[in-house]
Parts: sequence; C-alpha cells; structure tokens
Amino acid sequence: MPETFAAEAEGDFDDDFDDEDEDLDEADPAADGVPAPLEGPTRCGFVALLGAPNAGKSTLTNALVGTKVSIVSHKVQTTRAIVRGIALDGAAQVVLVDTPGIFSPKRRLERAMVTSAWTHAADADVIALLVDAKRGMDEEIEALLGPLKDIRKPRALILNKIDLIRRDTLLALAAQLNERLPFDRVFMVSALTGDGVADVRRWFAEMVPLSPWLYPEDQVSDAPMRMLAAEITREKMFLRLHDELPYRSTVETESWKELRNGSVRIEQTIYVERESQRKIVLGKAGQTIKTISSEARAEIAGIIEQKVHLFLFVKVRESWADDPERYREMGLEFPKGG
Ligand SMILES: Nc1nc2c(ncn2[C@@H]2O[C@H](COP(=O)(O)OP(=O)(O)OP(=O)(O)O)[C@@H](O)[C@H]2O)c(=O)[nH]1
Repeated sequence: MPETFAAEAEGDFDDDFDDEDEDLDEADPAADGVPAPLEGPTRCGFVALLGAPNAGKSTLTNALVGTKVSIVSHKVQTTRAIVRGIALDGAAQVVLVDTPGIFSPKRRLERAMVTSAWTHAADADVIALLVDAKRGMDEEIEALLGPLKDIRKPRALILNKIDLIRRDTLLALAAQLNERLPFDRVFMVSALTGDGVADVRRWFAEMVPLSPWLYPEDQVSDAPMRMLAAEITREKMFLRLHDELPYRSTVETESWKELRNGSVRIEQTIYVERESQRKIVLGKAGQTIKTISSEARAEIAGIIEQKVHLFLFVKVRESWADDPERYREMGLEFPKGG
C-alpha cells in the first residue's frame, strides 16, 4: 500500500463560509435541459483534431468554441483526458474531439492515449490534421500521415501558427503535405490570434451530417465540470512548478457540491508518485499549494460564474500511471497487450 498523506489548502475563503454548512445540495441533473428546437434542417457531427504534441489542438479547440474548454500549456502532452468542445455555426453543432497528442508511446498510459486517439479519429465524421507550420514536416507528422490514409472521411489540413512564419514557407509546406496525402481542404490559421478560425468552423459545419443536435445550445462542453476543474488545477500546478514535477501526477475532483447560497464547494485530490513530489507540491509551509489553490479557485469561479470554495489534498499513490482504473476514468482505452 502506498503511503497516503492529505494536506488541505483552503485558498482565501470568506470568513462567513461555514465548513459545517448543512445546506449542501447536489447539482440539479434536470438543469441540463434538452436541445432547443431549431427552424429548418440541422446538422451535427464529430470532428477529430489530430496533431503532434504542441501543435495547438487545445488552443484551436478553444478558439473554435469561443470558451475555455480545453487546457492550454506551453508543456507538451498536457491533454490527458478527452475533452470535447462544441462549436456552433448557424444550424450546425460541431463536436470537437480533442485527442491527446500522438507520439511514440513507452509507458502503458501513453500507449492507451495513442490507441484512444486513433479510435476517436476513426469514429469521427470529419478528420482535421493540425500541423505546427513553424516546426514544419518531421517524423511525428510522417507517423500521422500513414494511418490517416486508411480513414475514409472528409479530411482537412490545418496549418497553425501562421503568425510565426512567412507566406512562401507556408505555401511550400502545404504543397509538400498535400503531395504526401491529398486533403479535401487546406486551412492556414493562427489559433492564437483567431486568424482563419471562422473559415475552419464554417467548413466543419458544412461537413457534418444532417442530424438533430445532440447537446443543448448553451452547452459548450460535455466534459463534466468536474473534469474541467481538475484540468484547471493541474494547469496551475504545472505553471507554478515548471520542471520540478514530472507529468506523472494527476488531479481528480472528488466532490462538487452546490451550496444553497449559490456558491460551490469543490474537493480535489492531487496524486503524485513519491513523498518527495508531495513536498514539492505543498511547498514551504504549504505556500505552493495555497497559491495553486487560490489561482485555480479564481479561474474556476470565473468560468462557472459562481463563488468557489476549493479544497486541495495531496496524496502519494505510487505508479498511478500503470493503474488501468486511472485511465479508464479519464475515458481512455485499455491497450491490447498492455
Ligand atoms: N504563436 C502561436 N502560438 C500558438 C498558436 N497556437 C498555439 N500556440 C501555442 O503553442 C503551445 C501549444 O499549444 P496547445 O494548444 O497547448 O497544444 P496541444 O496541441 O493541445 O498540445 P498537447 O496538449 O500537448 O497535445 C502553447 O504555448 C500555445 O500558446 C498560434 O497560432 N500561434
């Protein structure tokens, strides 16, 4: 049994918040509602966004949806869970499957991520390959082109980060990639500035099949808020700890309670693999975790537009990355021969 510690960081709560509050109400599931009926034919479908780590998938997903649904970081491989955003364009609802970065897998978790990414791609109605135009063609892109050939779906090539490179270099790269694998459309965008993003959204909207909408109009993401909140805390942790902490740590939202006064009480556990890492996360006199907690709390509160009370616990769980239960929880497939 791995040793387990718990530490609590309360952020900066209001003095009037009573921990023993008896007015705890679970969120009302009926509040999800049903899609609003639209006049005329509607479209709805899935778009798989594929790309090498750091190509900008999360940034593009956010730009397409217009709300922060997927976590962006300067680190590679931050997208562990399958976070989907829902973009609306006229009568079309476009569900974006933000696949984890495809790279050469070593650990079981990484293999699960790759299997999962391709399964999502094959199930989608449209495939979009996102390429960091600044980086250009490399082995990772090569590795993606092969399997893509066999998936017979409308496919787009999206060259991203055009704010960083010259137009002639861009056109040469587009021609090079199109020669390797013909694409139905080629887009040149900057997910960061939003340049060209509307054209991509419009094309996705035209490509998805005629279908009733699957989600209520105001639901920008079907990733449960719990998962989003966990991703936010995880992002704050990485931003603060830089290279001190390996990628092998995870955050889970253990409880989410809507209080009657309109605020939300959230409890999350940060899992690390070793006691030394737990100490790093806590920081001197709990200072690091307090900062992480207070930054995460502010961001979650901003997104859900409710007051948030966030409690963070740090626990040591050895080799969580090899535990199939963990990645099943994250919506990932169990790799064959794992
Ligand atoms: N200059 C510039 N930077 C961008 C653009 N799009 C994304 N970035 C940056 O590239 C980095 C990676 O972006 P992400 O959206 O996290 O990439 P990702 O493909 O989701 O990465 P993984 O989750 O690791 O697979 C971040 O620092 C972004 O700010 C762009 O159009 N221009």
